[in-house]
Amino acid sequence: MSTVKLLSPSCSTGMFGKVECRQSVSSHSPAVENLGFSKLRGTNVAKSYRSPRSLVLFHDRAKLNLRKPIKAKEYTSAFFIDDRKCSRKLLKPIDAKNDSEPSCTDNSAALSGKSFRKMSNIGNSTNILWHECPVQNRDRQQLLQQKGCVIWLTGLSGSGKSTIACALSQSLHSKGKLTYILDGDNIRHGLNRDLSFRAEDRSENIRRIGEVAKLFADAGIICITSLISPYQKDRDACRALLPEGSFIEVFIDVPLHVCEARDPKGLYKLARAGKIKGFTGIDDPYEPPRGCEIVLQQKGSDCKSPKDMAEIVISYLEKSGHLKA
Ligand SMILES: Nc1ncnc2c1ncn2[C@@H]1O[C@H](COP(=O)(O)OS(=O)(=O)O)[C@@H](OP(=O)(O)O)[C@H]1O
Ligand SMILES: Nc1ncnc2c1ncn2[C@@H]1O[C@H](COP(=O)(O)OP(=O)(O)O)[C@@H](O)[C@H]1O
Repeated sequence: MSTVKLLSPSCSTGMFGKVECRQSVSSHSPAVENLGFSKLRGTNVAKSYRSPRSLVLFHDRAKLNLRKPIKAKEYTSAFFIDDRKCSRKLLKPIDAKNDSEPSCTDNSAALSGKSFRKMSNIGNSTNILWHECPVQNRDRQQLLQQKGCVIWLTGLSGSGKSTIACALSQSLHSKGKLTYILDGDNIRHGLNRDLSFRAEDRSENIRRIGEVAKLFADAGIICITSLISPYQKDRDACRALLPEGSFIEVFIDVPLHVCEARDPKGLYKLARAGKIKGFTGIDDPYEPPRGCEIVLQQKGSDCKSPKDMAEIVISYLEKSGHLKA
């Protein structure tokens, strides 16, 4: 590991997983920060810049022969890389050595990853700092031999969301794939117990579950959500939280009269009798998905079993590469 040091006290701490060496000083992205000039293992660096995960070193002559990762370090062995306030300070070498792995003993800040991010204000949260860990999504994917994603099941009450979610989870489990179901009914027993079925509460229900699902997907898990999620804009907002291709929207397309005939909980009967107000499909809207990845239809003579429907989703996952790392 190559170690560089600032002459004056650090502003923040950090470690870089990626070191790039370039010839031209002019071709850096506007997102990166100027760290000044540095001298590493006897090599003069014309300029050095950082982006959130990488350190870019510009030099005049031969390429620097650096092994990854690189970290900046001060006398006290606290890791640091300069931030904007210190951008004009000079970097000088104190010790240039090669390690194959980041050291855990130097300082907890080494692993905190808090160094290269700016303080943020998000919603009502002020002065917050993103926390990165060297163990990343790709490492978890390797471990699990699958790609985390969100399978978003949407449809009317009684359309079969929970049943299909279970069939899907069972089938994937038997193939050695890790899944987790976030079921609307279940989450409303805990995390979302404060929410009603008013439009804004349904939106908040979906937003929170979308955020939780995103965390599961980042953990490498195939997260299956089972929510009515009646509004397109809320589903689109959840899609926007995930990387491209990781949000798989599945419409359980079962006509209202079929759901009503099933009525496993007796809720349609209560809604028709006016004893439940704002029931989806009766006196509250359901917006069918536009342009979703999969439609599972239960119409007329086209009656597939929950297991068959789960298999349609699994063949999609196989084709999209989610069942391998
Ligand atoms: N007013 C009203 N409208 C629709 N559904 C109702 C309502 N009141 C209670 N329930 C029961 O709550 C379950 C739906 O919860 P969700 O969290 O999936 O709903 S939503 O996505 O926030 O619209 C739903 O479960 P499922 O039948 O599994 O869909 C119902 O059992
Ligand atoms: N593919 C299917 N074919 C026939 N019946 C189904 C199918 N999927 C679910 N069902 C039945 O429909 C009812 C409602 O299913 P459920 O999974 O509870 O729906 P939801 O979670 O959408 O409210 C249950 O009685 C279930 O056995």
